[in-house]
Amino acid sequence: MPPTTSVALPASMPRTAHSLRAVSWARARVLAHAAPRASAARTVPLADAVGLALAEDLRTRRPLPAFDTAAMDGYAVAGAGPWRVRGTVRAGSAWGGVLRAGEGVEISTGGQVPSGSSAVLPLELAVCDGDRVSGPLLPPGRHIRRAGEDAPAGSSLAPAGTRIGPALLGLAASCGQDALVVRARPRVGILVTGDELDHTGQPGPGRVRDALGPLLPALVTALGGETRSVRHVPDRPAGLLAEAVHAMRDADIVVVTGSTSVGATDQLRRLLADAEARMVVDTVACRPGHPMLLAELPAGRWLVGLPGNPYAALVAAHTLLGPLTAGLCGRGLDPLPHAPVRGSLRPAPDFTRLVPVSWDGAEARIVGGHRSAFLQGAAVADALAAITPGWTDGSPAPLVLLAG
Ligand SMILES: Nc1nc2c(c(=O)[nH]1)N[C@H]1C(S)=C(S)[C@@H](COP(=O)(O)OP(=O)(O)OC[C@H]3O[C@@H](n4cnc5c(N)ncnc54)[C@H](O)[C@@H]3O)O[C@H]1N2
Ligand code: MOO
Repeated sequence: MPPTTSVALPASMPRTAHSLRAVSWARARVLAHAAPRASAARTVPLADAVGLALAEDLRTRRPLPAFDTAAMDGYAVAGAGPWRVRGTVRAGSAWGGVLRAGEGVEISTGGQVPSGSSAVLPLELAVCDGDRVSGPLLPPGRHIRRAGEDAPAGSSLAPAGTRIGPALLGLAASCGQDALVVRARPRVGILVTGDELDHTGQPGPGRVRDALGPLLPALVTALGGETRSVRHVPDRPAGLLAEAVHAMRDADIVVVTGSTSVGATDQLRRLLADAEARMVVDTVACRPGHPMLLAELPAGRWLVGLPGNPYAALVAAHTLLGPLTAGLCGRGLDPLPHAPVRGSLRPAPDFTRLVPVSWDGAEARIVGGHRSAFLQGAAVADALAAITPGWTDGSPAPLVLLAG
């Protein structure tokens, strides 16, 4: 698919080997997701697998349930009553006999139903008289969970790429597994640039408190990555950023904040050209965040450039870093729910606007506080809505969920 929009970039901006045409916001997500090959598979204990992606299908070796199981407390019976009660079966123990017509056993929910049983008569319907029990004739199989009726042995229960959540951990345990074969979380190194930044307390005159040092590690975790380090890199002398990127050899993804623009201290594109990096995304037709970029470094590592303005950086991270992380994990690109978006906003004629919205599950409402440097809207929102040029108040838009 060709880029849907292009922007003219200043002549002063250094050119890399590839196109500087902006791609549409939707296309940027797809490109970032498709760029990497999934990382190597490894086996981890269930407790360490949450949030990772399955590297292979989860299959059950045994049928589920593994044996004919009583779904009610009562009597497993064969044929029509009254039945002679031959014993008791508690959950977790087996009764070796075979029931013949007119016979039954007392049984607990979860107990192994003896062969020959036709149904389980619930206690509420049973009338007991010594070693005899009577009650209505139930249809064959009533209140019995047959072996394999949930899943036959060998069946696939979740495909490779599934993100491992609490239910999948429980399912794997039900299959008798203690470990899962997963893709590792991508290791992320963060480089925060900007000589004007203070990293603690109230910023001094003309200075700005670094918002991205605290924001990004939390976001990396939510997106499925693992932050290895956060370093602050001075803008001068030139060359320090290149050294810092080079030094992050243990990172699968290097995230650089700031330096994406065309100013005297913005070194990122020059650095990538010098390193002969392959540009995958180089500016995106969206606001805010359009100077963002994604490049492949020669050693097969990835570099994501986020604009310095904090809300713009958040938008850019959801556009490139999230899909890239999913691709490295072998996960699919997160599908975006659509909802009618209400509120006052002027859509731009040739790019997508990303705005924070509250979302009640039915309708999304634009919240204020979304200029490039201001995180207030995003801080209280449920999602970012992607507002394309034709949007009018109340028409639907895709939502990028901010949960986590
Ligand atoms: N001549 C042009 N100037 C700019 C353009 C342009 O197209 N032509 N684009 C503007 C847009 S849009 C953005 S976004 C920024 C991107 O700039 P950089 O990525 O190079 O970032 P900086 O210049 O370093 O910083 C921009 C802004 O953000 C503040 N900042 C930076 N880092 C942080 C941080 N970690 N926490 C809080 N605030 C941060 C910084 O102080 C600046 O105010 O370029 C525009 N200019
Ligand atoms: O688009 Mo910039 O990324 O507006 O702040």
